[in-house]
Amino acid sequence: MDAVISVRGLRMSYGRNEVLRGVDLEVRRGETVALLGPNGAGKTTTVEILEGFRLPSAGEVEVLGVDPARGDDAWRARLGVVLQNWRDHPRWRVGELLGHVAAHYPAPWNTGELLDALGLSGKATAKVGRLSGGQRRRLDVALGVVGRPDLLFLDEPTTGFDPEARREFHDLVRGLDTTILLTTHDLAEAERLADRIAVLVEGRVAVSGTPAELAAAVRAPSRVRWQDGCELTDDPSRLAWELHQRYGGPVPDLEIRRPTLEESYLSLIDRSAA
Ligand SMILES: Nc1ncnc2c1ncn2[C@@H]1O[C@H](COP(=O)(O)OP(=O)(O)OP(=O)(O)O)[C@@H](O)[C@H]1O
Repeated sequence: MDAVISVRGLRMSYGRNEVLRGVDLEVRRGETVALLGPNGAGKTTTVEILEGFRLPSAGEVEVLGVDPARGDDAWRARLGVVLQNWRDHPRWRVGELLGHVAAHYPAPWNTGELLDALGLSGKATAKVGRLSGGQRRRLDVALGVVGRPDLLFLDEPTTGFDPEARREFHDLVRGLDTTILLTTHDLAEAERLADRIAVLVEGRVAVSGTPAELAAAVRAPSRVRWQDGCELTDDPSRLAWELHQRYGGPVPDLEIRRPTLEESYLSLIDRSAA
Protein backbone atom coordinates (compact mmCIF):
# COMPACT_ATOMS: atom_id res chain seq x y z
CA MET A 1 0.00 0.00 0.00
CA ASP A 2 1.16 3.48 -0.89
CA ALA A 3 0.89 5.30 2.47
CA VAL A 4 2.10 8.90 2.37
CA ILE A 5 1.11 9.48 5.99
CA SER A 6 0.94 6.69 8.54
CA VAL A 7 0.09 7.46 12.16
CA ARG A 8 -0.41 4.88 14.94
CA GLY A 9 -1.26 5.59 18.57
CA LEU A 10 -0.21 9.24 18.41
CA ARG A 11 -0.29 10.97 21.78
CA MET A 12 0.50 14.53 22.71
CA SER A 13 0.24 16.43 25.97
CA TYR A 14 0.90 20.07 26.71
CA GLY A 15 1.83 19.85 30.39
CA ARG A 16 -1.13 18.09 31.98
CA ASN A 17 -3.43 18.77 29.05
CA GLU A 18 -3.63 15.53 27.06
CA VAL A 19 -4.66 16.74 23.61
CA LEU A 20 -4.07 13.65 21.44
CA ARG A 21 -4.98 10.32 23.02
CA GLY A 22 -4.09 7.70 20.45
CA VAL A 23 -4.70 9.02 16.95
CA ASP A 24 -4.59 6.51 14.06
CA LEU A 25 -4.57 7.97 10.57
CA GLU A 26 -3.49 6.90 7.11
CA VAL A 27 -3.31 8.93 3.92
CA ARG A 28 -2.54 7.19 0.62
CA ARG A 29 -0.87 8.63 -2.43
CA GLY A 30 -3.18 10.87 -4.45
CA GLU A 31 -5.87 11.14 -1.79
CA THR A 32 -7.30 14.27 -0.25
CA VAL A 33 -8.08 13.50 3.39
CA ALA A 34 -9.82 15.93 5.73
CA LEU A 35 -9.09 15.91 9.43
CA LEU A 36 -12.36 17.31 10.70
CA GLY A 37 -13.07 18.33 14.26
CA PRO A 38 -14.36 21.08 16.53
CA ASN A 39 -12.16 23.88 17.90
CA GLY A 40 -9.48 22.55 20.20
CA ALA A 41 -9.82 18.94 19.00
CA GLY A 42 -6.09 18.77 18.24
CA LYS A 43 -6.05 19.20 14.43
CA THR A 44 -3.30 21.80 14.30
CA THR A 45 -1.25 19.89 16.86
CA THR A 46 -1.50 16.76 14.69
CA VAL A 47 -0.45 18.62 11.55
CA GLU A 48 2.45 20.34 13.32
CA ILE A 49 3.74 16.91 14.40
CA LEU A 50 3.40 15.59 10.84
CA GLU A 51 5.31 18.62 9.53
CA GLY A 52 8.10 17.96 12.03
CA PHE A 53 7.52 21.21 13.93
CA ARG A 54 6.43 19.53 17.16
CA LEU A 55 7.58 16.36 18.93
CA PRO A 56 4.83 13.96 20.00
CA SER A 57 4.66 12.45 23.48
CA ALA A 58 4.22 8.93 22.06
CA GLY A 59 3.22 6.99 18.95
CA GLU A 60 4.52 6.03 15.53
CA VAL A 61 4.49 8.62 12.77
CA GLU A 62 5.76 8.31 9.22
CA VAL A 63 5.42 10.98 6.56
CA LEU A 64 6.77 10.06 3.11
CA GLY A 65 8.45 7.09 4.81
CA VAL A 66 10.33 9.21 7.35
CA ASP A 67 9.79 10.00 11.05
CA PRO A 68 9.16 13.79 10.89
CA ALA A 69 11.31 14.30 13.99
CA ARG A 70 14.28 13.14 11.85
CA GLY A 71 13.24 14.77 8.58
CA ASP A 72 16.13 16.43 6.72
CA ASP A 73 16.05 19.24 4.14
CA ALA A 74 15.50 16.81 1.25
CA TRP A 75 12.44 15.40 3.07
CA ARG A 76 11.15 18.88 3.92
CA ALA A 77 11.47 19.91 0.27
CA ARG A 78 8.87 17.24 -0.59
CA LEU A 79 6.27 18.88 1.68
CA GLY A 80 4.11 21.86 0.86
CA VAL A 81 2.42 23.97 3.51
CA VAL A 82 -0.21 26.58 2.74
CA LEU A 83 0.11 29.22 5.41
CA GLN A 84 -2.76 31.49 6.35
CA ASN A 85 -1.25 34.58 4.71
CA TRP A 86 2.08 36.12 3.79
CA ARG A 87 1.15 39.34 5.51
CA ASP A 88 4.78 40.17 6.24
CA HIS A 89 5.71 40.66 2.62
CA PRO A 90 3.36 43.38 1.31
CA ARG A 91 6.12 45.19 -0.62
CA TRP A 92 7.46 42.14 -2.43
CA ARG A 93 6.35 41.64 -5.98
CA VAL A 94 4.44 38.43 -6.57
CA GLY A 95 6.96 36.98 -9.04
CA GLU A 96 9.94 37.88 -6.83
CA LEU A 97 8.45 36.29 -3.74
CA LEU A 98 7.48 33.14 -5.61
CA GLY A 99 10.92 32.94 -7.27
CA HIS A 100 12.64 33.43 -3.92
CA VAL A 101 10.72 30.53 -2.37
CA ALA A 102 11.09 28.38 -5.52
CA ALA A 103 14.89 28.71 -5.29
CA HIS A 104 14.85 26.54 -2.15
CA TYR A 105 13.52 23.51 -4.03
CA PRO A 106 15.33 21.11 -6.35
CA ALA A 107 12.65 20.93 -9.06
CA PRO A 108 10.25 23.86 -8.64
CA TRP A 109 7.50 25.03 -10.93
CA ASN A 110 8.36 27.68 -13.46
CA THR A 111 6.86 30.67 -11.64
CA GLY A 112 5.20 32.15 -14.73
CA GLU A 113 3.53 28.84 -15.54
CA LEU A 114 2.38 28.43 -11.96
CA LEU A 115 0.89 31.92 -11.85
CA ASP A 116 -0.98 31.12 -15.07
CA ALA A 117 -2.19 27.79 -13.68
CA LEU A 118 -3.51 29.43 -10.52
CA GLY A 119 -5.31 32.27 -12.25
CA LEU A 120 -2.71 34.94 -11.41
CA SER A 121 -1.56 35.67 -14.96
CA GLY A 122 -0.37 39.23 -15.25
CA LYS A 123 0.19 39.59 -11.51
CA ALA A 124 3.92 38.78 -11.47
CA THR A 125 4.93 42.42 -11.03
CA ALA A 126 2.08 43.36 -8.68
CA LYS A 127 2.97 44.03 -5.04
CA VAL A 128 1.66 41.41 -2.62
CA GLY A 129 0.01 44.11 -0.51
CA ARG A 130 -2.04 45.26 -3.50
CA LEU A 131 -3.64 41.89 -4.27
CA SER A 132 -7.30 41.29 -3.48
CA GLY A 133 -8.13 38.77 -0.75
CA GLY A 134 -8.87 36.05 -3.29
CA GLN A 135 -5.66 36.74 -5.22
CA ARG A 136 -3.67 36.64 -1.96
CA ARG A 137 -5.13 33.22 -1.24
CA ARG A 138 -4.13 32.00 -4.69
CA LEU A 139 -0.64 33.26 -3.98
CA ASP A 140 -0.66 31.37 -0.65
CA VAL A 141 -1.46 28.21 -2.59
CA ALA A 142 1.21 29.02 -5.20
CA LEU A 143 3.77 29.36 -2.39
CA GLY A 144 2.65 26.03 -0.95
CA VAL A 145 2.92 24.10 -4.21
CA VAL A 146 5.82 25.89 -5.97
CA GLY A 147 8.25 23.11 -4.95
CA ARG A 148 5.97 20.45 -6.53
CA PRO A 149 5.32 18.81 -3.16
CA ASP A 150 4.47 15.14 -2.82
CA LEU A 151 2.26 16.10 0.11
CA LEU A 152 0.43 19.35 0.75
CA PHE A 153 -0.88 20.49 4.15
CA LEU A 154 -3.82 22.87 4.23
CA ASP A 155 -4.56 23.95 7.80
CA GLU A 156 -8.05 25.50 8.09
CA PRO A 157 -7.56 27.15 4.72
CA THR A 158 -10.83 29.08 4.35
CA THR A 159 -11.31 30.55 7.81
CA GLY A 160 -12.72 34.04 7.39
CA PHE A 161 -13.64 33.64 3.72
CA ASP A 162 -16.91 34.82 2.22
CA PRO A 163 -18.95 32.16 0.35
CA GLU A 164 -17.71 33.25 -3.09
CA ALA A 165 -14.03 33.15 -2.06
CA ARG A 166 -14.60 29.75 -0.45
CA ARG A 167 -16.10 28.33 -3.63
CA GLU A 168 -13.21 29.66 -5.71
CA PHE A 169 -10.69 28.25 -3.26
CA HIS A 170 -12.39 24.85 -3.28
CA ASP A 171 -12.26 24.78 -7.09
CA LEU A 172 -8.57 25.63 -6.93
CA VAL A 173 -7.78 22.87 -4.44
CA ARG A 174 -9.75 20.28 -6.43
CA GLY A 175 -7.57 21.09 -9.44
CA LEU A 176 -4.30 20.36 -7.60
CA ASP A 177 -2.55 17.14 -8.50
CA THR A 178 -1.00 16.03 -5.21
CA THR A 179 -1.77 14.24 -1.95
CA ILE A 180 -3.47 16.62 0.47
CA LEU A 181 -4.13 16.63 4.20
CA LEU A 182 -6.67 19.30 5.02
CA THR A 183 -7.80 20.33 8.48
CA THR A 184 -11.13 22.00 8.93
CA HIS A 185 -13.98 22.38 11.40
CA ASP A 186 -16.41 22.78 8.51
CA LEU A 187 -18.18 19.59 7.51
CA ALA A 188 -19.38 21.06 4.21
CA GLU A 189 -15.79 21.91 3.26
CA ALA A 190 -14.61 18.40 4.17
CA GLU A 191 -17.42 16.85 2.11
CA ARG A 192 -16.66 19.05 -0.89
CA LEU A 193 -12.91 18.48 -0.97
CA ALA A 194 -12.06 15.17 0.64
CA ASP A 195 -12.02 11.59 -0.64
CA ARG A 196 -12.02 10.53 3.00
CA ILE A 197 -12.80 12.30 6.25
CA ALA A 198 -11.36 11.47 9.68
CA VAL A 199 -13.33 13.02 12.53
CA LEU A 200 -11.11 14.03 15.43
CA VAL A 201 -12.98 14.32 18.70
CA GLU A 202 -11.48 14.51 22.16
CA GLY A 203 -8.03 13.56 20.89
CA ARG A 204 -9.02 10.45 18.89
CA VAL A 205 -10.29 9.67 15.42
CA ALA A 206 -13.89 8.87 16.36
CA VAL A 207 -14.87 7.73 12.87
CA SER A 208 -13.39 7.86 9.38
CA GLY A 209 -14.39 7.02 5.84
CA THR A 210 -15.82 8.49 2.66
CA PRO A 211 -18.53 11.10 3.21
CA ALA A 212 -21.14 8.40 2.46
CA GLU A 213 -19.57 5.96 4.94
CA LEU A 214 -19.45 8.71 7.50
CA ALA A 215 -23.13 9.49 7.02
CA ALA A 216 -23.97 5.83 7.64
CA ALA A 217 -21.62 5.46 10.62
CA VAL A 218 -22.65 8.50 12.61
CA ARG A 219 -26.34 8.72 11.82
CA ALA A 220 -28.24 10.60 14.55
CA PRO A 221 -31.77 9.42 15.43
CA SER A 222 -34.67 10.22 13.08
CA ARG A 223 -37.61 12.26 14.32
CA VAL A 224 -41.04 10.74 13.88
CA ARG A 225 -43.93 13.12 14.46
CA TRP A 226 -47.66 12.42 14.22
CA GLN A 227 -50.90 13.99 15.38
CA ASP A 228 -50.56 12.84 18.99
CA GLY A 229 -46.84 12.63 19.58
CA CYS A 230 -43.20 12.90 18.56
CA GLU A 231 -40.32 10.45 19.14
CA LEU A 232 -36.64 10.16 18.30
CA THR A 233 -35.71 6.70 17.03
CA ASP A 234 -32.94 4.85 15.19
CA ASP A 235 -35.57 2.69 13.46
CA PRO A 236 -38.24 5.03 12.09
CA SER A 237 -39.89 2.46 9.80
CA ARG A 238 -40.48 0.13 12.75
CA LEU A 239 -42.03 2.95 14.78
CA ALA A 240 -44.21 3.89 11.80
CA TRP A 241 -45.34 0.27 11.51
CA GLU A 242 -46.15 0.11 15.25
CA LEU A 243 -48.12 3.33 15.01
CA HIS A 244 -49.98 1.92 12.02
CA GLN A 245 -50.96 -1.08 14.16
CA ARG A 246 -51.93 1.18 17.06
CA TYR A 247 -54.21 3.33 14.91
CA GLY A 248 -55.50 0.33 13.00
CA GLY A 249 -54.76 2.13 9.74
CA PRO A 250 -53.07 5.28 8.40
CA VAL A 251 -51.31 7.33 11.07
CA PRO A 252 -52.71 10.88 11.16
CA ASP A 253 -50.21 13.59 10.10
CA LEU A 254 -47.27 11.15 10.07
CA GLU A 255 -43.95 12.84 9.33
CA ILE A 256 -40.51 11.15 9.36
CA ARG A 257 -37.44 13.34 9.29
CA ARG A 258 -34.03 11.78 8.84
CA PRO A 259 -31.04 13.78 10.17
CA THR A 260 -28.75 15.66 7.82
CA LEU A 261 -25.05 14.72 7.85
CA GLU A 262 -24.43 18.01 9.67
CA GLU A 263 -26.86 17.05 12.44
CA SER A 264 -25.30 13.59 12.70
CA TYR A 265 -21.81 15.10 12.92
CA LEU A 266 -22.88 17.54 15.65
CA SER A 267 -24.55 14.73 17.57
CA LEU A 268 -21.34 12.66 17.32
CA ILE A 269 -19.34 15.55 18.79
CA ASP A 270 -21.88 16.07 21.58
CA ARG A 271 -21.99 12.35 22.41
CA SER A 272 -18.20 12.11 22.54
CA ALA A 273 -17.86 15.21 24.68
CA ALA A 274 -20.53 14.02 27.16
N1 LIG B 1 1.62 25.48 22.30
C1 LIG B 1 0.63 25.05 23.09
N2 LIG B 1 0.79 25.01 24.43
C2 LIG B 1 -0.20 24.57 25.24
N3 LIG B 1 -1.40 24.16 24.81
C3 LIG B 1 -1.63 24.19 23.49
C4 LIG B 1 -0.63 24.63 22.56
N4 LIG B 1 -1.14 24.54 21.31
C5 LIG B 1 -2.40 24.07 21.45
N5 LIG B 1 -2.70 23.86 22.75
C6 LIG B 1 -3.98 23.32 23.28
O1 LIG B 1 -4.19 22.05 22.68
C7 LIG B 1 -5.56 21.88 22.34
C8 LIG B 1 -5.69 21.54 20.86
O2 LIG B 1 -5.28 22.66 20.10
P1 LIG B 1 -5.16 22.61 18.51
O3 LIG B 1 -4.78 23.99 18.08
O4 LIG B 1 -4.31 21.48 18.11
O5 LIG B 1 -6.67 22.27 18.13
P2 LIG B 1 -7.44 22.51 16.75
O6 LIG B 1 -8.30 21.31 16.57
O7 LIG B 1 -6.48 22.85 15.68
O8 LIG B 1 -8.33 23.76 17.12
P3 LIG B 1 -8.85 24.98 16.19
O9 LIG B 1 -9.87 24.41 15.26
O10 LIG B 1 -9.45 25.92 17.21
O11 LIG B 1 -7.64 25.56 15.50
C9 LIG B 1 -6.27 23.13 22.79
O12 LIG B 1 -6.84 22.89 24.05
C10 LIG B 1 -5.17 24.15 22.87
O13 LIG B 1 -5.47 25.10 23.86
